Amino acid sequence: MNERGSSVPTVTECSMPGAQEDGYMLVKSKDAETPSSRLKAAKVDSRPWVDQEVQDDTELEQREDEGDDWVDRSEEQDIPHVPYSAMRYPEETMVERSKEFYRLLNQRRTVRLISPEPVPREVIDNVILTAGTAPSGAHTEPWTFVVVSDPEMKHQIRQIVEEEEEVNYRQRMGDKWVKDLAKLRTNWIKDYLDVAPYLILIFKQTYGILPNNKKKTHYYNEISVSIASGILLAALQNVGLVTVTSTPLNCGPQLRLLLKRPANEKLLMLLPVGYPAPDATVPELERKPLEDIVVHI
Ligand SMILES: NC(=O)C1=CN([C@@H]2O[C@H](COP(=O)(O)OP(=O)(O)OC[C@H]3O[C@@H](n4cnc5c(N)ncnc54)[C@H](OP(=O)(O)O)[C@@H]3O)[C@@H](O)[C@H]2O)C=CC1
Ligand SMILES: Cc1cc2nc3c(=O)[nH]c(=O)nc-3n(C[C@H](O)[C@H](O)[C@H](O)COP(=O)(O)O)c2cc1C
Ligand SMILES: N[C@@H](Cc1ccc(O)c(Br)c1)C(=O)O
Repeated sequence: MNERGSSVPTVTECSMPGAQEDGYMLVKSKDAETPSSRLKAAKVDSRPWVDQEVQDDTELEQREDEGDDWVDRSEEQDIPHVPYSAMRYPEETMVERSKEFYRLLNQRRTVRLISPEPVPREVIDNVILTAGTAPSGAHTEPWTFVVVSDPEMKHQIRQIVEEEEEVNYRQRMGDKWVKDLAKLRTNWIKDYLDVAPYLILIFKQTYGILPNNKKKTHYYNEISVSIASGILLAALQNVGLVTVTSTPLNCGPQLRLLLKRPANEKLLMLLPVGYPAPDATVPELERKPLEDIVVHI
């Protein structure tokens, strides 16, 4: 049993399209039907208009744990609503700005060879502030950005990640996974975890903890933190820094403990951040054209 009372997870090949990282998922060895799955089924039946792929399961997942320790939202105070005004540009300016922003973000690449050159701390603070402007379910802001610059701590993170990634590449994930990734020429050796001046570990808070120790539901927390992460990537690109959007499989719990993060936080991604190394290369990938990604109705 882990801290949340879950059973030990095991890796299972998953044939559901898009289900989990790389087509595999970590599943908990528990009975097929649990009180939560029964509750979920009942809820889903009573809300047939909700697409099961995108419905917010946040509260359903938490029902097992329901009790006096959850805050009642109606206890929250009303807040004033204030006028809002946005910048309004002439249409030509809008077109130009939209092109300019696309040009900037189209240059973003995942760069796995990062320079050790120092980066001002203020820049990192500002990109994180920018990420924190993301929308979030019920404005719960369910994110924690852990910034690691201490060389010893970076090295300990590297050791955890390399140990797990070696198992992923050698046995856990199997041939298809390794073949699908081959074009990226990645392996379990992660020099960037020592070399990059900063590692930003992005945690999703699966629920909140109020000063009175009551728990607060964090609706759509994974989607909210993923949006914030995307904004962070754009903010890094805006200042000429690079990163690797990395999801080190099976490292979350160990890294959480190493970084002394509480049990309500789960690692979403790990971003090494810095300038690109002068000899960095990237795979020559192509992006889908507009007609392949848009449908106008
Ligand atoms: N594998 C996946 O499906 C996805 C992975 N990622 C990212 O990929 C990386 C690896 O993720 P993943 O493969 O899930 O491995 P992790 O290393 O994050 O988690 C492994 C297992 O530990 C559990 N766990 C994680 N955090 C906690 C916690 N705070 N308390 C209790 N149990 C916990 C997870 O449970 P549980 O099953 O409840 O999550 C999972 O079963 C991470 O950066 C993750 O964010 C992102 C999206 C999906
Ligand atoms: C959700 C997600 C998970 C990823 N996980 C990893 C990872 O674990 N390791 C890695 O080296 N790159 C990872 N990447 C980066 C992708 O390999 C990269 O985005 C892709 O090859 C396209 O290249 P580009 O980012 O240069 O456009 C991940 C990207 C995303 C969006
Ligand atoms: N996490 C491994 C494998 C990996 C690599 C690239 C990816 O886009 C994805 Br998804 C996974 C690694 O970092 O090597």
